[in-house]
Amino acid sequence: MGDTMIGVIGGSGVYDIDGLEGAEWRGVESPWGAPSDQVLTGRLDGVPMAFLPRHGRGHVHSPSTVPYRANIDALKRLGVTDVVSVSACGSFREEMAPGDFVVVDQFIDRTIAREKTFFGTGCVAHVSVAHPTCPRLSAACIEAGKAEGITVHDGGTYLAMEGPQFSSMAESKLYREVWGCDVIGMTNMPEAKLAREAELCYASVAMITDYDSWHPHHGAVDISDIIATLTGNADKARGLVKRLPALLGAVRESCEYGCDRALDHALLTAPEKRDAGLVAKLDAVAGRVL
Ligand SMILES: CSC[C@H]1O[C@H](OP(=O)(O)O)[C@H](O)[C@@H]1O
Ligand SMILES: Nc1ncnc2[nH]cnc12
Repeated sequence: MGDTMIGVIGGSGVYDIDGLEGAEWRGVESPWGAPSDQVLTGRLDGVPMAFLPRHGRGHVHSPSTVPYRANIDALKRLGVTDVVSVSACGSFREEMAPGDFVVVDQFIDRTIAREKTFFGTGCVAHVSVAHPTCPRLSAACIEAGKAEGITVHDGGTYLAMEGPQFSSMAESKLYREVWGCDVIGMTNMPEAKLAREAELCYASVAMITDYDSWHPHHGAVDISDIIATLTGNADKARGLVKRLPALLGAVRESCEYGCDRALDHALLTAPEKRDAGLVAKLDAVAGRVL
């Protein structure tokens, strides 16, 4: 048992949230570098909350340069237990339309130019990401979204691409027809992997802005169309987030799916062989087991 603290990572179009009591933008120092921005902290319905805009206020960071490790470390350092990622995405399914939300439960990671782990030489760890999202937290997001009147799809596979360009039509058809993906975006990897390494419950709310480039009647992805849909999606996302504290509660049991114990058997490096510098950097992420 412990206290819930909800962390929200806001994607494109979601640069703040409203309604927090005692709202304050706070700088958080991380040994993994500077996070994307300061973190907006406060309480919602008595539950502590921390909001971090993934690209920074003013959309400074591209998908490849978002400091994913610093962001996850900063949230963990603040005491966050549950991370809800809110992201824009393209759809590969006719029935998953722009304006709909998908609470995704699987990822295919096609990113190639990002730091993907907190661990490495001198402290090696292997965690499972077979089930990369937390079913309990995902269920709360689905319930919150439906209560807001949003069309929410329960589950789906998110293709994480490097970007920043959108996919070619051939790639789009490959991801949809051969790989069976449902949505596409540029940021949920390595974020979800790092959240698992940091023993945080993670759920991803993917907000559809477009049909990517496979759709015979919608043509190429167009950023101005995306931005038009993004604004409405961002308002819906803020409504969804406001409902989370009541659903999650202020007190938290140990995660029944084991997200908060992901490192129990993951560390392979013998204690006497561990790199002191790396171990020091891992204080927040892995301090429980180091
Ligand atoms: C605004 S279109 C492309 C951009 O939007 C998404 O960002 P986020 O996941 O942070 O909402 C997508 O992944 C791309 O980075
Ligand atoms: N079609 C798309 N591909 C990648 N990222 C996106 N974000 C929003 N729409 C997207």
